[in-house]
Amino acid sequence: MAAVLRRGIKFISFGSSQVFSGGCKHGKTSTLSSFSSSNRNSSSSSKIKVDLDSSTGIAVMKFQNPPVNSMNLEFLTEFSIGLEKLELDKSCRGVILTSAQPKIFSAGLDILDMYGKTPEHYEEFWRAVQDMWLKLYGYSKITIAAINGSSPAGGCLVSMASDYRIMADNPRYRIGLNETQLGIVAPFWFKDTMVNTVGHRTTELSLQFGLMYSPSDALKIGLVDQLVPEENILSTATETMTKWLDIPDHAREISKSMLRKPTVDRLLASRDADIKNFVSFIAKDSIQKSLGLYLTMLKQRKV
Ligand SMILES: CCCCCCC/C=C/C(=O)SCCNC(=O)CCNC(=O)[C@H](O)C(C)(C)COP(=O)(O)OP(=O)(O)OC[C@H]1O[C@@H](n2cnc3c(N)ncnc32)[C@H](O)[C@@H]1OP(=O)(O)O
Repeated sequence: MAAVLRRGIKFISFGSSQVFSGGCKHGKTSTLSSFSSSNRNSSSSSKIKVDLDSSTGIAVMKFQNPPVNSMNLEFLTEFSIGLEKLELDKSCRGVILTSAQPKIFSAGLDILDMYGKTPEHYEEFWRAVQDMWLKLYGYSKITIAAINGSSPAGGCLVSMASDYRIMADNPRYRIGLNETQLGIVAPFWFKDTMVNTVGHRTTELSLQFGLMYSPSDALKIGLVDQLVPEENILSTATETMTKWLDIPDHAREISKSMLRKPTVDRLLASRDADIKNFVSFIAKDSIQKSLGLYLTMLKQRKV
């Protein structure tokens, strides 16, 4: 990564994959107002809008943290609470995750929460990242990621933690775990999530190179399940959810838990050690320097 930063290279090719180079700017999106009618129930926290149709059992969670839906402490907390509320709501059977921001699903964890902060802040932040993943990966209800834009690092984690991934077929978008490009290391549970999604060998290459995939390459390696024209992404996610809803909940839930619980349990058994590891790693001078350099490059539009 250091070499990449020094050279200021925008793309690194690996096979047909590349690390991502962004290019566009985003304006602010206004918070959507709440409404309710007989079957629809909407709520809007500041960073996530939730719209539950109790006649179908389908909820849509829309990320609205401009400009790029980076996951800061507040976003992560609202996300976990929103998921928890829907899990407890008997009228909800499945959740679609998508973005209100044009061209970006999520830019991943907010780098500013990992840069120049106190150990106490890092600890609180990392616990919130863990909480979010534990809730989503072990979620009892159906989750479908409608990936309507780029989805690096933490954004890719959220997508992989969902049951099914539909991505907008726009060749400008990228998805992947690019942590090594920032000089940081995806923790074991990010790695486990990817291994469970695309297999060991693909993960070996993806993680070490920090590869970002175009939608068609992501489909080839099984990182996403389906590509659709951008304008059809929500309707396709809703149709797909309807098919998943045909399966009896208890049978699907037990099957999901059987496959995912061992991975969830691994983190549950070592949460404190994982936090300690994160705090001591992220606070290192060399890591802070790498992140500082990456932030500068982001601001200069060189990433
Ligand atoms: C044991 C230790 C374990 C450590 C593990 C840590 C695991 C980490 C996981 C992560 O998720 S790290 C985050 C990785 N994310 C990225 O690398 C994405 C970087 N961003 C981009 O590539 C692009 O911004 C984009 C998302 C593709 C969007 O491109 P676009 O051209 O549309 O917008 P930009 O002009 O680049 O960005 C606008 C604005 O937003 C700021 N920003 C972008 N991403 C982040 C981020 N992740 N965190 C904080 N801020 C971000 C960017 O700097 C711009 O700011 P301004 O210049 O407008 O102030």
